[in-house]
Parts: sequence; structure tokens; C-alpha cells
Amino acid sequence: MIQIQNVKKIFRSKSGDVTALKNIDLSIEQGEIFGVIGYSGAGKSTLIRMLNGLEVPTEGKVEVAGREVSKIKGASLRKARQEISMIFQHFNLLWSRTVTENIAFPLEIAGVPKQQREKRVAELINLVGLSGKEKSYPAQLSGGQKQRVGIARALANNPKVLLCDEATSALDPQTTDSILELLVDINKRLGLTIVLITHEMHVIRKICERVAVMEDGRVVELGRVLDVFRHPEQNITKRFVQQVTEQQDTKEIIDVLMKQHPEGEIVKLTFIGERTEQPVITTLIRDFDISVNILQGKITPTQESSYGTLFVGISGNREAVEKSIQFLKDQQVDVEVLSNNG
Ligand SMILES: Nc1ncnc2c1ncn2[C@@H]1O[C@H](COP(=O)(O)OP(=O)(O)OP(=O)(O)O)[C@@H](O)[C@H]1O
Repeated sequence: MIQIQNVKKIFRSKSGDVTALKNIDLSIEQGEIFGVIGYSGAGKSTLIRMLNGLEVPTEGKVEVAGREVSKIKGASLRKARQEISMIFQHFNLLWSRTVTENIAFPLEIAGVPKQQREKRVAELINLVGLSGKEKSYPAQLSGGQKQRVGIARALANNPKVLLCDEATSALDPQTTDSILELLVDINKRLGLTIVLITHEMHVIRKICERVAVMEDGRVVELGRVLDVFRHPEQNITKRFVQQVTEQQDTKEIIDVLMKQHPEGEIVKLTFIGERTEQPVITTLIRDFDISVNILQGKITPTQESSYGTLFVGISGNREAVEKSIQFLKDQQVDVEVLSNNG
């Protein structure tokens, strides 16, 4: 659906050139929810704006839904933009228009007749859960409701791709979740391809299937969300993953656990899927002459599946402890021995 080939973007100004994107290659599948994460200045906005022709690459090629967006201009670009919609952090609504009128706006521009327009707006209001708010003005709506108007407006002309530019960054956590759920619902119901940019790993974890991590104009890591969470490679990715998986003070907690359990090994286990850990722990306790203390655990759901981390203390005689750790390593479990007290 989306091909970005060898894209480079240089902004030229009097104070000097800024290379915002350096040789980006990405391919995004139809129907995918794809996330781009990075800190401020990494180049995320520049990248997403290339997808609807708001920025033109200095070098390279951008193709969306079979059209080379980086080449087309004028009327064909406007036509392409109906297929590639966008929602924004600050919603970009028309403040003097009601909800209905905001949503109808792109249909008016596309020349859709009044009767058809009204029918489509009613469908969209229903789809995004805004029934009863038709006549309200944006100033009378909550942040979440404003973004629902933004989403309805973006979907008006049946786009193939929805671009989300920090779409939940101005919302509180609960409202963020409800908007993310709406995006997943729309993706499933309409088969829409969604590309979002964010600086929050929670957003990626919650709805994306794949993620690209950007730093200094480059994609430094790319993969399925579950894989990136389990095995982040770059330091920046590790930092993002820590935003949602581990308490920032994990190291402190481990130190405390080690002090509290000086007699055994402290092991961190990472499981995929919610139901995998119980049989492994049961076997461990039953078949080995050791004692197992479950110290701390957490399950992190992602769009694909859940994964859990469990800190356990294993104590007993040296050989039994070693055998039990080997047993864990032989299972579908990532094992990290954090202490060596045995
Ligand atoms: N129109 C422009 N002219 C000059 N430099 C620009 C322009 N737009 C972006 N840049 C520069 O390009 C780099 C990437 O910016 P970009 O906005 O794409 O990053 P970002 O990851 O989206 O960050 P943020 O989340 O803060 O918007 C930055 O160094 C920025 O200053």
C-alpha cells in the first residue's frame, strides 16, 4: 500500500541546511496499523507529511495506493489526498461550524450532493459514537469528542489510508484509550491502512502491528511490535519499551529482591501469551527439588498477543537450581539470571 524508497529530505534555509530524513526505506501493507515512534526532532512529522504530499522528498520516491505522491501536483494531488486522510493532535476543526457541518465539509469540497452528504454524515456520526452531538460546536465538546469529529471528517470520502499525527497526545490516558479503540475498530471494519506517529510507546503497544523507531532522521529499528518489545536492540528502543513494560526503578527493585532473597537465584522470565507461564511454573515446582518464590510479575498486552515478565527466586542445592534454570531455558521462555548468589 505504501512504499517509501530511499527518501531524503533537506530543508534549506538562510541559517543552513537541515537534513530531516536520511535515506528512509519503508514498506507498509494494506490494512496494517503501522506506528512510527521517535523523540521530538527525529523526523516523524516530515515523514508522515510525505505520504500525503504536504512535503516533497529531496531525493527518493513515495508511493501510496499505486500513486507516486512525490511526483503528482495540482488536481491529481488533491484527488490523491481524498484517499489519504489525516487527523491531528489539535484536531484542526472549524470552530464556527457544528459537528455535522465539520464532517460535511470535505464532502462539500468533493462536490457530493446535499442528500447524499446528509446520509453520509449520519453514518459517520454513528460510526464514531457522536450521536446526540450533531448540532454542537467544537468548543462545546471534550477533547475525545473533538478527535472523534476529526476522525469522522477524515473518513468522509472513504480514504484508503488514515495518517494520525500525534492524534492522542493532547488527551488524557482514558480518552486516549477510547480513541485508540475506535481506530482499531475502524481499521477492522473498513480495512483501512493506518499510519501513526507518536512519542508514546503505550500507543504503539496498544494498537500497532509493526513499528519503526526513528532517531536523527533515520529508521534505526523496525519490526513486529511484540518482537521489538521482547528484544529491543537499540538503546533508544529500550528506553521507549521501558516506558510501558518496566517500572523505571526496576534496577532498584532487583537490588531489594536480591537482598531479600540472598539464598537463591533471581531469574527474570519472559513469556509470550497469557497462558504459557502457569504450566511452566507448575512443572518447575513439581519436578525439581527446589523452592520457587514468585516475586513480581506483569503482563503486557500488545495488538498481536500478550507477553508477561515474571521475577522468581529459585533456591535449593546448586545442582538442582542449575537444572531448573536449564529446564526453563529449554521451554518457550526467555530466561535472564539476574543474580548469582548460589
Ligand atoms: N519547514 C522546515 N524548515 C526547516 N527545518 C525543518 C522544517 N520542518 C522540520 N524541520 C527540521 O527537521 C527536523 C525533523 O523535524 P520533524 O518535525 O519532522 O520531527 P518530529 O520527529 O516530527 O518532531 P516533533 O514531534 O517535535 O514534531 C528537525 O530538526 C526540524 O527542526
